[in-house]
Amino acid sequence: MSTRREKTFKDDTWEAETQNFATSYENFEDLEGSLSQYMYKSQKTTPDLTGIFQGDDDDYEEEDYCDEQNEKNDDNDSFDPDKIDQEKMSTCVEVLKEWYGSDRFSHDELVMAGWYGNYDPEYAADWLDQNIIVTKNNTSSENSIFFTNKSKNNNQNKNKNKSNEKKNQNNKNKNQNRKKVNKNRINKKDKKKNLSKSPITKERIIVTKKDGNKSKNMSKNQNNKNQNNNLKKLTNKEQLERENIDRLFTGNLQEQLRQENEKENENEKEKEKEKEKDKKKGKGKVNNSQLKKATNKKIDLLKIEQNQSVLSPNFKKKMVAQRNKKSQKKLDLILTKYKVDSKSQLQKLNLVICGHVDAGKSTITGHLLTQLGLVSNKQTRNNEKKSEKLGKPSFKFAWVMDSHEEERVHGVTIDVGITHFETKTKDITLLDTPGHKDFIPNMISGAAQADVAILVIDSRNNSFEAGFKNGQTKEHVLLLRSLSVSQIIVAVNKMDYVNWSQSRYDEIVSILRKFLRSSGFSNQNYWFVPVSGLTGDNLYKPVSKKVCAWYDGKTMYETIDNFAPVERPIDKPLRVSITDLSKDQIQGLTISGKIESGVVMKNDSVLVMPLFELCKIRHIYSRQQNVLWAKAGDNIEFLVSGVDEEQLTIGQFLCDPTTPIPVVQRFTARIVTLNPKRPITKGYKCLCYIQNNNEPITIVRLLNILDNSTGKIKSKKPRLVPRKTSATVVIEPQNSLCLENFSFIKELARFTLREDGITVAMGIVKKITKKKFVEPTLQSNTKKK
Ligand SMILES: Nc1nc2c(ncn2[C@@H]2O[C@H](COP(=O)(O)OP(=O)(O)OP(=O)(O)O)[C@@H](O)[C@H]2O)c(=O)[nH]1
Repeated sequence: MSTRREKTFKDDTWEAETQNFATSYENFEDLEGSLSQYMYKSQKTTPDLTGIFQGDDDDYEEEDYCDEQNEKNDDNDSFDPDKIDQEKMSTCVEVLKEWYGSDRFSHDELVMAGWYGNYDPEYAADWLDQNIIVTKNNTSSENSIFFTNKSKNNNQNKNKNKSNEKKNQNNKNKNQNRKKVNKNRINKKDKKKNLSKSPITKERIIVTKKDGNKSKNMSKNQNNKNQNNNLKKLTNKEQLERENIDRLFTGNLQEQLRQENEKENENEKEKEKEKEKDKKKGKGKVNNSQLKKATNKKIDLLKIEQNQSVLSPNFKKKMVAQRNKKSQKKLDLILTKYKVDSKSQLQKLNLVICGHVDAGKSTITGHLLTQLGLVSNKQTRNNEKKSEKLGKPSFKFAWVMDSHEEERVHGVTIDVGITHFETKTKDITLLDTPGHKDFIPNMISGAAQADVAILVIDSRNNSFEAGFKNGQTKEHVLLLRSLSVSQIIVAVNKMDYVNWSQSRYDEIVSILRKFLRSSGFSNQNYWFVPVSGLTGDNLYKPVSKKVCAWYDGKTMYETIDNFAPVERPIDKPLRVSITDLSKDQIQGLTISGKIESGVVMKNDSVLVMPLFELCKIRHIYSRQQNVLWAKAGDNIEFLVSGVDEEQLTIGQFLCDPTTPIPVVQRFTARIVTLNPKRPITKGYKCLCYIQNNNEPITIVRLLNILDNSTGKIKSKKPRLVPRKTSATVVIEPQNSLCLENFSFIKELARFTLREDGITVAMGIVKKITKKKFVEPTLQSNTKKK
């Protein structure tokens, strides 16, 4: 057992059960919290990292190996690029050449057909728009390939009119994509109703940044029809794959192809006119040369698609070359900027304010901003008058943040409000989140953008207890931890209500201290401050000795200034998590998001995942200022072009096109269970929250249970995972999830599992075992490297 843990829990009087959990969770923190410790761990030089996520890597590998072996057996008929048989693919290409003659299709086209032929024979036929199916001969030799005429196949009806389908592919895809678009978008009116849906349906995220000049919130109605669509998609994986492949082919060139289509349509109209004229003249016959031209044009179109799509090797080479040139430029810029920053500029921090409903989050924020002189007298007077008129005078400060009519009438925050202020050493972006449990997805979305947090506690008798036992206090702390927030200020609010009672303050502090520790916050990373949001005491100005004689610590403002700077993974590939979308008639499409890792520059081409579509960054805005580049940790807005806005949703990622984020269909994870209502067994379904995305998942395999105190494997292949227990499990998202391995980008590898509005487990991604659409050329490039 580590000295550190003994020291931490020696004096603990927390119940025995919680203590075990706490022990495991602290180790969870050990692994998560410090990269250097993680490095030590891999060198196996530190004795500190005994426990759940440490020491058992050998066992893990063994388990994982078994897991992979099992998966191999399971996945015989599903696509995995790792399993593509190159030999079979080239045989396939040769046979296709023979079949069609070497002039008819380019080598690249045949390679693509061969590649898809490995996956699903029908795709090869579709790709070449031919009436054949390339398929494996399972009955005779394993490696043989044969072709059958589609008309003889059982799928005859399903596949007829393929050529027509291909012709209308763009329009069809557009419609399919449109159906998908609404997944994450919801009508504001439906918010409350939708949030308490079945656990295997995606929760909706309703996020609108309340600052900035957003002209139109793009969130649209997400109705039950889409949920049904999702379920249908689950049962028909093949269909989903097909849709995605279709989209893959057309996606990033949508605009270009649309233009081509328009031209084609115009040409067709002209041709029809000509035909009519010809008919009138008595000709009426189809001109052979016209037909030939049309066919050639179609083949040309396919070539354009292929050569410029994200799949094309040429495209890939171009992107890599571009990146190499730019990376040096970026690096120089960053270094220069960092040098300047460290001398003269404030450290940027994203601060989320959260806590149980009505704890006083918006009041604290509004009053602090007022004290800092960031709210005009006119606005203050307006809020005073209007809140009095509505019979809610105590909400005058909360209204600085709660600007929507709906929020003001009901007295609750719904959307994430964003504001900025500066302390002596920090440049703070503050995100005010809702406390009501129905709006947890919004809270998560706000917290996902944050580096540090303020947890607001209502100190009134029974209010604190209600928030802690059955409310959102614990829930928020756990979510913050799983979203990489490692420093937290606990603002013990409404102290005016309890007459600044020291005993009440101490009581709250002692309970919360234990809970924070057990949730993975280390001693030096949490602080307590007594405040009153209403009177403004101890927010910016210290509380007077007349009001509170016993407190002589820092104010909330000073404690914020005291936050330690946060390390940013700027050297990792670009990952931007999309938090909001808006469209302006003049400017165009704007994507808001937090850069999780890497650096982005104006005019960069980035890949939207899991769409596999490219878009161009026209402008980067940081707090309405046009900037040339931005780095990990920045909350920014991009003005983009080249991507169909209808396909974008909150929760998607913008990435470096040369090393995109994996779109994962199965992964192995280490989880720590909390208090699930029912035991976690094989087949357990719930929602997985990762960044500001959520997806229904199934736990498909329970690999082992880990001992909470030693971290060693306690039992293999358990039948269930009990409460407050650590385990290794295999998870399958209903569709797919964009995530990373914990060892690569930890910010994108932490997740929470939730069911019926409560967090049932938290975890980290240990290994990605099944990805979607890994390009073969990318694979071979990686291998060469
Ligand atoms: N007496 C007293 N009342 C307070 C204090 N802070 C907030 N309140 C009151 O608590 C009520 C809720 O305050 P809000 O700021 O809206 O609470 P919130 O946490 O932002 O609420 P949600 O975001 O909806 O969860 C309002 O009536 C406030 O006036 C305080 O320090 N003392």
